[in-house]
Amino acid sequence: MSDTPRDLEELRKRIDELDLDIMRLISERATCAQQVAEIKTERDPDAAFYRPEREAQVLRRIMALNQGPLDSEEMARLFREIMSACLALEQPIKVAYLGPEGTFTQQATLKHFGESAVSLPMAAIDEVFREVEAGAVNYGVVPVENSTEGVINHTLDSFMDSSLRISGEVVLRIHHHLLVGETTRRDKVSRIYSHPQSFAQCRKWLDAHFPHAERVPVSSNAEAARLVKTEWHSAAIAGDMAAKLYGLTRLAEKIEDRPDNSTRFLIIGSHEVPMSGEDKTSVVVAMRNQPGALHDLLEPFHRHQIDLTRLETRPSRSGVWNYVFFIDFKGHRDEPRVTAVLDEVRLRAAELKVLGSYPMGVL
Ligand SMILES: O=C(O)C(=O)C[C@]1(C(=O)O)C=C[C@@H](O)C=C1
Repeated sequence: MSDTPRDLEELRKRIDELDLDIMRLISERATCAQQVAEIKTERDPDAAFYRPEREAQVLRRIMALNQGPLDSEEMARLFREIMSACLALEQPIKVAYLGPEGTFTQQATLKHFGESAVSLPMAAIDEVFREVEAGAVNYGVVPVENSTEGVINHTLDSFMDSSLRISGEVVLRIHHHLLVGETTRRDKVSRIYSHPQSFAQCRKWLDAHFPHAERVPVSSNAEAARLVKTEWHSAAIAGDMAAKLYGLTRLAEKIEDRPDNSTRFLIIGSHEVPMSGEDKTSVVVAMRNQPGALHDLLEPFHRHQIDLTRLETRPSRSGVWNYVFFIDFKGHRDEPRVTAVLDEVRLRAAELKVLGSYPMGVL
């Protein structure tokens, strides 16, 4: 295609026309969503407007049908925002997340719910649980495991005492940067702030590039970024959101030791989620302390050919049994083979609690 002024003008004219078409179509879609909301309220005055299973289906369909040139994830992200705006028109959704602002959990919240959700930072994981339990917010977002550092025990422990359900998961690629402020003397960095998990994820890089800098652990990456703003000899390890929030620049990019470093977050709420077609179920099982307990627990999953995606053990806080297992597997609790397995496990276990069936992360 030649780049003469005439072609450029014609193309821009065409883009203007297309933008109008897109706007008309988005408005028509938003009107449909408003009508869906009316039907939901007619059927049940306490109906949930946010439907995770439907959102997952919409995004999967877009990804499957997309023919480029935009890649499928990019296209799905655009639709993520359109749906987020449509839902806000039905009912603005409030989401509590493990803060402060600028953390990866906030980034995960936006990735999952889109920019039109109202997101509220909380100081601790238990506070996120409490806000959802109290009904002050519709949903909560908490980290649960990191591919490099493993499970976040605090989140698992919070589930033991809570009646909340898991209604979704979101996986975020975690990229850490070494960030400095405007006044930082880049050749004189003698102190680095970050969250202990982030230090662990960047250990080799730090040993190679800043072996003598003091490593100061703080409560979050965003807090690290905040502190650096006023210290000329300090740097922070944090992500893009924190860098943007505190106006810091990257002295080094993507310094995580493993390029596939990612964190999985859970969406917690009080509603059960119907099947989406590609679902996961999370359960917590207490077994009596006897030989073969783990084998007894896992055997029915194997026999019914159910794929386990995660198995974690936590010490029980009750004296009656010693092992508590957190198990994630593919399938929805309403599927007959999953119901069959859960019935069998219930007979063998001291206690079984289904934490939720929910759509597998799409984006
Ligand atoms: O299908 C619905 O139930 C809707 O409310 C519509 C819609 C959408 O925009 O597609 C909006 C919000 C829901 O979370 C799911 C989907």
